Amino acid sequence: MVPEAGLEIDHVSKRYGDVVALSDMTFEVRPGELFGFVGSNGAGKTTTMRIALGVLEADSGAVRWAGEPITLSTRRRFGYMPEERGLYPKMKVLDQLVYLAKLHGLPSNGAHRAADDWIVRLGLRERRLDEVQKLSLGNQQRVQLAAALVHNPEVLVLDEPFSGLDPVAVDVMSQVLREKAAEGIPVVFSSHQLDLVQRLCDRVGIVNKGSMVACDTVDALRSSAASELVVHAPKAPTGWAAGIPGVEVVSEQDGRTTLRVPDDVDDQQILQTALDTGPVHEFSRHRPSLAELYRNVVKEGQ
Ligand SMILES: Nc1ncnc2c1ncn2[C@@H]1O[C@H](COP(=O)(O)OP(=O)(O)OP(=O)(O)O)[C@@H](O)[C@H]1O
Repeated sequence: MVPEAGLEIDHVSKRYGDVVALSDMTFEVRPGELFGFVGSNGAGKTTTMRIALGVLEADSGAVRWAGEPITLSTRRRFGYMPEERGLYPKMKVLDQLVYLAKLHGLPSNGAHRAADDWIVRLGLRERRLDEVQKLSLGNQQRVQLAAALVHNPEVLVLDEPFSGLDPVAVDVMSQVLREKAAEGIPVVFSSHQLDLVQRLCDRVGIVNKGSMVACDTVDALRSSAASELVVHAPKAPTGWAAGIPGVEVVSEQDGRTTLRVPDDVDDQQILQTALDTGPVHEFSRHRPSLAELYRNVVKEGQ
């Protein structure tokens, strides 16, 4: 049965000496949700994930799963892919996965079956008897994902699972994460690949300086931002749009101007102003991408 409450990070704060790593970090990853955790280097993503897994202790706040505080035995049912990758370099891929599955409580035959299944699924069949240290980095990462999944976890927490993967491995990883979410488990992963996060995730949390600054579906985040207008008016003099009330000039190059336009500004007025300078070859509105939104949010917070 899928629980109603997911993985809750509730007002968590953490300092390392004078460094404030997390300040009142709060969000929930719901059962069945694929949640993207994004933020600059040092924003606090790894710290949050380590606290969720109990690898690190928070100074204050709470972490809950299915409405209950997390204990050692709950954590055994989590799947975790740590940033520093935690495999035994001299162990063979198959032995490693069987060992980890047993460590999480699977009986011997179940552990073998699960290890074999994930080896095949993640394209590691040829490598199953190789030592982990002899694999390429991308293949080590596939093993790391298998290690997070081999005990059939109830929650998945993955720290930058896509970094260093080739496009085929990115597709396999994306598919696996989608499937896991579709099975009803909460899946949270951090990434700097914002186009991927935008494509894949049900909801996204943007972290800045240890706090959650925006958290919603990509569509909701994009539609809450002012839209942009691209105007291609090759004869328009530089600065032609500077005086239009309420409009911000984002960029202007080779007759192509990008304007940030609040929804209540009349774009026909802008079109007329552009036409007054000569022909207009393009006049189109678009919502900012997640990457653009992210840059705005981070810039505002500086
Ligand atoms: N062991 C530590 N000792 C001291 N400071 C630390 C330690 N670990 C992290 N920090 C600091 O805590 C803050 C948050 O770091 P964290 O690793 O959580 O960020 P992140 O969002 O995961 O970054 P990245 O995208 O670079 O992996 C940073 O200022 C970092 O320098």
